[in-house]
Amino acid sequence: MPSQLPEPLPVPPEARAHPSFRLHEGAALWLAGARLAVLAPPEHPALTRFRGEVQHVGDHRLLRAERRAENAAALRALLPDLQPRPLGLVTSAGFGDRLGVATPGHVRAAQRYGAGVAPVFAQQSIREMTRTGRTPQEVLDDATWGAFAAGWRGALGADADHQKTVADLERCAAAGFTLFTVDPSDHVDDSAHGAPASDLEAKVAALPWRELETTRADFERYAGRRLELGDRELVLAREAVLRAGAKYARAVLHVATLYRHLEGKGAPFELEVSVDETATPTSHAEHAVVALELRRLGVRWVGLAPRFVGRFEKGVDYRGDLGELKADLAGHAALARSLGPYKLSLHSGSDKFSVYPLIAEATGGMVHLKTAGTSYLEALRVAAQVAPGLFREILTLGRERFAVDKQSYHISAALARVSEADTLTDDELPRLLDDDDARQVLHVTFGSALDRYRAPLLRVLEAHDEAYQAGLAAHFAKHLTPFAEVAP
Ligand SMILES: O=C(O)[C@@H](O)[C@@H](O)[C@H](O)C(=O)CO
Repeated sequence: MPSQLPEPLPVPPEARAHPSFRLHEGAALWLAGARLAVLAPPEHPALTRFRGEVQHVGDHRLLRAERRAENAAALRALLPDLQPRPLGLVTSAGFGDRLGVATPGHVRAAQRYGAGVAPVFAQQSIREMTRTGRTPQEVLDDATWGAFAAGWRGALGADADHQKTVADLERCAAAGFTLFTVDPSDHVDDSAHGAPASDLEAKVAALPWRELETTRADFERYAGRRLELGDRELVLAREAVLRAGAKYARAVLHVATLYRHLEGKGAPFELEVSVDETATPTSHAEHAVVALELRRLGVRWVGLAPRFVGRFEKGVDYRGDLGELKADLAGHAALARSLGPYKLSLHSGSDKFSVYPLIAEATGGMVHLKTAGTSYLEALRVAAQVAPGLFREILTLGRERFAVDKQSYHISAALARVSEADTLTDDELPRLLDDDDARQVLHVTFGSALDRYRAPLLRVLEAHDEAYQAGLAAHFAKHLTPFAEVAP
């Protein structure tokens, strides 16, 4: 009998060498320049999934498809490992990418330094999407192309970050996000933080008890409750309970409303709750009451981002007393283990190098690290090195826009401490990316910068793709290693 073996695919050697190259059910797929290439026998179903041009290569067909939304969706449908999925309680890290070209560098970092850390390559807050003018679909698709291009084969998540409204949830769910970080901070009453007992009574009396599906009397039964938290116990004093109710009850209600909306959609998803962007720290008693109340309302969540003590400012290391933070983290981690379990989520997690060993140890790996702006700053580092003219313009614009653009961010940079672009030589420019004040000015003015300079910046990054990827990988080595060490 003659052999029935299928003819070998005539794959060009440079395609086989590309990190994206893979064989899937008798078809070869890889990224050829900016386009997806699919090489297969003529009747292969993969050829009909994508929109593109088909040419004959001997007895085979070669399809070249543009990086468009419909082709990204088809790629995810063909290669299920590229589909975002709920990641559960595994150690995880978010790699927000404001430009849409950082994922290959993130993949390199995750492959080299992130053993046991599940990546979330598509992660963007509504604030960032608004400022960059990107849609949830563009964010998700850019991450899909980037993960494919760099040859990522493991599980991945997609985080619709800082969700505040049902309309936001709808847009992100339609795009295929699977992790929803609900941010109820607009409903947190920070004035309860230092309020005297009499004010707390009044605030609690005014809460919408009917909507909260409980009564004040039932809520007050938390007073005196003793929580066994493994290595410690926490007794909820009446005043702490009232303060927690006054400060967070409306926020809890908002989370429950958004959670129920997601649940009603019937698709798999997971929830994170973030109250990190508030003015005052979340005490352990407040954390406990929030978790108990969420649970009472039927909410299920995989991560919580309390507002920890000290300052977690964008783009720089932690500011505050590390001993105090260590004790704070230990208490929050004990609560997360006992009242969930769920992960502690470290927002504004970029560049918090002194915090990583502390939170990794406190949580034993039940932790999510969330980063975003630092990858934009690494892009600007490349620009500072190879395109000084463009970088100067971005810095000048950043200095002009800082006062307005910093609003809604918790940062303490002083513009007076940031040099004007034309006072620096070309060689001095990259050093601004190691200066805390300059980092924060550049970090929060990304929307203005991209409005005006997105195209030239993307051209620089395309021309220096290897430098950007290598810079990201080296930078994220320092972010991921402490977590990989504790990941179960
Ligand atoms: O800048 C933003 O809007 C977001 O990237 C962040 O707030 C995000 O949640 C984060 O904490 C990234 O470090």
